[in-house]
Amino acid sequence: MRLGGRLAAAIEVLEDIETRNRPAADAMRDWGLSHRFAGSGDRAAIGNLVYGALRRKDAAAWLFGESSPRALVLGSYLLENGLNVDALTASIAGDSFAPPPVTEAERANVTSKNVGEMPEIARANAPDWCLPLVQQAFGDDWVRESEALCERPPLDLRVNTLKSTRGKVLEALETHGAEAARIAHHGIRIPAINGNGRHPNLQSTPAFQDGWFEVQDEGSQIVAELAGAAPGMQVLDFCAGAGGKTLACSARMQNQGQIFAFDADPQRLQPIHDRVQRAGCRNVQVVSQAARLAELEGHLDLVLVDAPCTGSGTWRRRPDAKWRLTQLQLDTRMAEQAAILDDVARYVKPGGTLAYITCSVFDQENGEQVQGFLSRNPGFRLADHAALWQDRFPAASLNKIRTGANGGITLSPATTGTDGFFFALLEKSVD
Ligand SMILES: C[S@@+](CC[C@H](N)C(=O)[O-])C[C@H]1O[C@@H](n2cnc3c(N)ncnc32)[C@H](O)[C@@H]1O
Repeated sequence: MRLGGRLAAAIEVLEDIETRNRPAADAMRDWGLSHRFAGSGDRAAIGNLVYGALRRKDAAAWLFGESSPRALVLGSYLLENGLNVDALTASIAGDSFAPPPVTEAERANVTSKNVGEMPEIARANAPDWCLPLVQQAFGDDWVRESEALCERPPLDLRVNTLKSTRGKVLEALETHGAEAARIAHHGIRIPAINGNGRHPNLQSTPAFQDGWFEVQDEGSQIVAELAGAAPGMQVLDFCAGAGGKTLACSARMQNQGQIFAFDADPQRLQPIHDRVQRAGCRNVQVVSQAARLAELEGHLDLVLVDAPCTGSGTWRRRPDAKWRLTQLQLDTRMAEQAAILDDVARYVKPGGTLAYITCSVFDQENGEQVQGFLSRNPGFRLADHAALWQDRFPAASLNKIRTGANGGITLSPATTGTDGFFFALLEKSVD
């Protein structure tokens, strides 16, 4: 397929996403099934066009003066590739699969715009109802932070120190442009892909099959390191899901001590069994029934709550999710977070810690949750997060992170170059 056909396909996929309000991955998969002639290069390029349009929906709509799928795909393509309408027109001319050429009205709209004067709201590319939340979270930096949440993400890996070293994995993945992560001690990064390509499928490499590394955003690795699981500890990962944090904790614990991996949804836990085996984790017990946790009450050194959240910190990777997010979903997640925090407090032993994590940047799900929990549970207090950061990541400047007014640490694409994450450590008093 040439550029014209790919643009037309991206418009078709975006129409499907918008009219049926469905996830981009599902629409892309269905398009692939009904266009089996399209090769992997075409699919990657079309995926990039679709995700690009979703990441910069408002900016593209501002450029074209309308928000049809065509305007969003062509507009975001122009924004990513230097705004040359003539070059675009020339490159799709004579391609019978291309969308209709840029009209005079469209051209007039685009050429009348000066990208340097794009309104802040269009640069932010976030749903209107979320703007106050983003502004509250980032203060004067809200536009820069929002723009960074629209960038293409890198591919991050966590080296599994139970089986390998960063040096060995870097060597094994040398041809893929792998480099050491800037902050996470065992992190490896393959930078974001520009243009048409996509990241390699590293899950098919012998190094992955042998359990040398996991795919995990660097922010997720950092919060797992901050939680501080150590050899010999008794740990509960209360929202374990597929086990990303469980595996990271197990490696930190060098297989000594015990991690109980629980999730309210047993289906979400399913992948953990294979992952634990591949990674060589021998101190993980998967618990799928809440009743079995009763005996742990008051005994755990560390309880990890990687809470269900809006995922607003992952908008780089799931730009479609940000447009589907609703106030009702935010309210539901906030109620769940408060209930989970209050519920797990009893598992922490006196002198133990509770680590609260979200992949959201909204203070309502982060610092405000922590403050609410502390007011309802006076036996807990907030750890000194600046000291914690210095202890775990002495080489990474403290200026890079946000320690919010309500306590805790927020990571973000603009500051730490990671997905957006929130972390708070709560210490339970000894009496
Ligand atoms: C952010 S995901 C966890 C991701 C996982 N920790 C990882 O690192 O791969 C949140 C998880 O919380 C689980 N969850 C939601 N409500 C829960 C509850 N009341 N109790 C325990 N787990 C819950 C969800 O099923 C989901 O798997």
